[in-house]
Amino acid sequence: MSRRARLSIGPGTPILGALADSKKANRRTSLGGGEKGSEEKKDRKAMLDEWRKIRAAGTSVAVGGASSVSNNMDSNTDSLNSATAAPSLAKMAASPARMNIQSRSPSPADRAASPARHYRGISTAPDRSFEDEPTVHLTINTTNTQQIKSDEKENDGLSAYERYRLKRQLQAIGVSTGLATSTPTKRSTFDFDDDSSLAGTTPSRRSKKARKSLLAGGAQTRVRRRSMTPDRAELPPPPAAVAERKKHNMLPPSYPSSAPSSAPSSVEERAPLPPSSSFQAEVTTHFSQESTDSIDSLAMKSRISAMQKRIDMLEREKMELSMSKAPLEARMRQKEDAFIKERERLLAEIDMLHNAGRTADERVRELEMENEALGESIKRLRLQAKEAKYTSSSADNTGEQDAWNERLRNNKEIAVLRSDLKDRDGQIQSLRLDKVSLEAEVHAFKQQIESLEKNYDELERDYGELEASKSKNSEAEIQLEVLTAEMVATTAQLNATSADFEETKSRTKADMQAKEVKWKARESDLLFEISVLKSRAGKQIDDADGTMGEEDTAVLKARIEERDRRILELEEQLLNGEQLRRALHNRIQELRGNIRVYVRTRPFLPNDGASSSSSIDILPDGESLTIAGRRGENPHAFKFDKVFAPSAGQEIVFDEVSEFVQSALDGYHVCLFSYGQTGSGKTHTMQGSGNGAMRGIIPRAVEQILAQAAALQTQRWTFTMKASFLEIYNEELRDLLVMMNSDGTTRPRDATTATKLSIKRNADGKSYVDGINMVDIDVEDRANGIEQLEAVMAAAARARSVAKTNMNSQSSRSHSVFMLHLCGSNEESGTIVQGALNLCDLAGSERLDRSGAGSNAQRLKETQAINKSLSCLGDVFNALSNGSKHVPFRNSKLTYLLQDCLSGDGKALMFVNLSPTVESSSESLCSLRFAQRVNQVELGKAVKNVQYSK
Ligand SMILES: Nc1ncnc2c1ncn2[C@@H]1O[C@H](COP(=O)(O)OP(=O)(O)OP(=O)(O)O)[C@@H](O)[C@H]1O
Repeated sequence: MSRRARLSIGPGTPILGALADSKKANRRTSLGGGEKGSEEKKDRKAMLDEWRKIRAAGTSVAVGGASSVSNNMDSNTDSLNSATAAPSLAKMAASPARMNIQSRSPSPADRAASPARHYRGISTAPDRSFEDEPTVHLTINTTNTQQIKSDEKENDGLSAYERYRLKRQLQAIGVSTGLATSTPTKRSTFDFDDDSSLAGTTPSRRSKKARKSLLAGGAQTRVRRRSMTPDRAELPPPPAAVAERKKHNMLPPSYPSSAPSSAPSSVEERAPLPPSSSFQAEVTTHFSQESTDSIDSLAMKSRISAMQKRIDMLEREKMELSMSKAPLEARMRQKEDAFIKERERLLAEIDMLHNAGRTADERVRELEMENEALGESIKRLRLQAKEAKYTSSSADNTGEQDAWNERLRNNKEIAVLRSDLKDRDGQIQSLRLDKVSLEAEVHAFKQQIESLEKNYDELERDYGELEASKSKNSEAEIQLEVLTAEMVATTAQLNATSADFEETKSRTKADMQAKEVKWKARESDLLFEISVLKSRAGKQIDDADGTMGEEDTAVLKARIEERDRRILELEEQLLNGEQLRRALHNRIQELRGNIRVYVRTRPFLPNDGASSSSSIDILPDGESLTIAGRRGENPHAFKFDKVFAPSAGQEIVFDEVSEFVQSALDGYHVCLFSYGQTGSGKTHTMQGSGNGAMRGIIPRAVEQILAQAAALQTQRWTFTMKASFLEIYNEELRDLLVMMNSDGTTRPRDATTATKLSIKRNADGKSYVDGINMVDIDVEDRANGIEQLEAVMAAAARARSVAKTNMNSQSSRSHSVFMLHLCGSNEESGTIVQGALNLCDLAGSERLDRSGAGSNAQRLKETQAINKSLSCLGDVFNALSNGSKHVPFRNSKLTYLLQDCLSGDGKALMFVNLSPTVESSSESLCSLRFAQRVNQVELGKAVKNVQYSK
């Protein structure tokens, strides 16, 4: 906002007006032919001397500063510069000659020297004159010197009071050295640039507009902060809940407390027992397995307790941070509100004062004009009086009387005009005083604003600190979430393994007892046989008892050993046959191009409820399962490529898909996706948690590919690898790595970062995501590559849309797709392969009533989008399994994105994740039926993307 207060000074202003006034008074005195003429002449002389001295002093001061101004002047123009403050003189010298008084922004040095005078080009203290203001440049364009001289000659002398008043005014106004000698013929104009007072245009200070917008920004930030509050409600549970979990995580009492073993192996590595092993084999397996599991459980226990400690610590930190955060936030909000209110009030008052100042200025101008008019009429009357005086001698006696009367009338009129003039002067003076006091008020307000600004800066600093502590807090929360997830998963798996172990133990015990009974029966049979044989041989019992019995026992032992060996051989053959069958099955699947379907049931979790009976029964062949029917129906049986039990760990699962992943390096487009109801373990399967045993397929796949790429270097293969990560949220594609540079470093979000992406097709008809950020994964240095991958996963986890639902505290509200783009070239053969690995974690299919998403508008919208895209995926599989000509890939972003993998060129594998609870059995049944349809899809043989340049 820029306002300019314009003060016009004509002959009627106190400075010049007073001078004119005194001149007129002198003339009047001389007109009256007073006897004090000579004395007054002396006074006048003294006054002129005094004026000359002042002028000389003023000129000498002004010389340095005004020389450049004078150089620019017309030769017959007298330039008078008034500037008494030394610092401004130098600045005046630098400034071009101007007709106006101009204010400038004070330099920091000026501000330090005279803090009270910064805001504008005029004095802000009530008793200061313009002379005190070091930033004022005054240049008055006057008439030529002749005119001044003639005016000086016209001065007839001053009364003592007028001289005193003139002196006071000259001192008060300060520009007297110049003004006393110049009688302007034109009205000079003084301009005050008022901007600085209102806008505070010092370089260091923000413009009012900018500050307003800053305040608005502050308010918005506050709103944003407040709008973030619900998210906090979705953060991990408080320590009480953690304690509750701890309670749930206790191992079953039957679990062995110590079992030393010389060579412990992972629980997950343990091969499943063959269904028909011999008694000895089973006993041996049982004991070695028991000791192995105990060691694993001990290790897991100690890991859990370490994790628990870390979680407790993070919880404590979190509590402390949130306790210190709340009062700070409240104080800041209070201060912000008070600041905004106070500032608005002050700005309104300043506006009011400025309006009052402007009105006063206008009034002063009007009075000055009136004053000028009065001066003119006094001059005219004086001239008339003079004329009358000169003509009086030649006039006749009758005319003399008239002239006398005329003079009397004139004198009366002059007296009236003079008193009028005096009144006006008084009015002008009081208006000036008003103005000065208004300026003082404005100054006080400005100081108030300054202090408020300081407060505001403090608040900003506080806010910065608060933000920093907030981000620290959220980092701690993320860590806590990761650790909690890892701990929950580890505990669940441990419980499942322990349950498995218990089951195996009791089964083995029962087997043992049965075999003992059998063995005892067999023993008695054999004894009976021996006695029969003995009696048949007809030998003496005393002699033969020892020798024959020994022989028979040896023969029998040999027979038993022979049978055991045969059994072992047959078992081995069975195992080999089984492996061959699976390999052939895989080969057939590959040739037919089937989408492979693996089913994984997750273990029970602490918040699954008290009932721990599973609705799913996994058969020992590792491919079949049955699920309890609804409302007492018969169980439903299903068969898939692989069925994992709840105790199957991440490593076992990855072993089964590693070959599949490997084919991405051979130039195939491979797609793995996890499907299932919310909370069934899709994210656990794909991403997993932490950096240890709970890592999922994505980190393990990248590690394997890095290891394989390194091994292939010996065969002259060089690979490059780029990772990208996106999510499909409410049918929109979003880049989860927008905050990452291609080298893996993070960057702040700016206006140019595009988060929304689109799917396009290239010249070969292959789809690609336009504008997606790709992060290089270092293939040369494996450790660095793994670190880069961890950074990618962390950035994506931060950016992903998750929320708490009734069924999962960290439910994915979007489909996420991790893409690994691989390019390998062989120097020797000139072969180039281009493979891709798409690892897709679908959002959970869910029923609104169970997930509780229906009660929240945003959750409802998300759920509708999720269910719609999953139903589109189902339509695509239906069309593919029916062999329809048209497959509706374009009906959703998900199917459009996966089109290449699902239309025959690539290899696809689907994980169906199931929850074991009885409450989830109907959702599990739906998922299994969906999976059965997918298993029937035949895509045709996958195609390798290879080019041969030699
Ligand atoms: N096989 C498993 N072993 C141990 N814990 C598991 C297993 N599967 C899932 N969990 C645990 O179950 C919880 C829910 O799993 P997860 O978040 O992976 O489900 P989801 O299917 O991805 O759910 P949503 O669709 O809502 O995102 C997690 O705490 C996870 O650690």
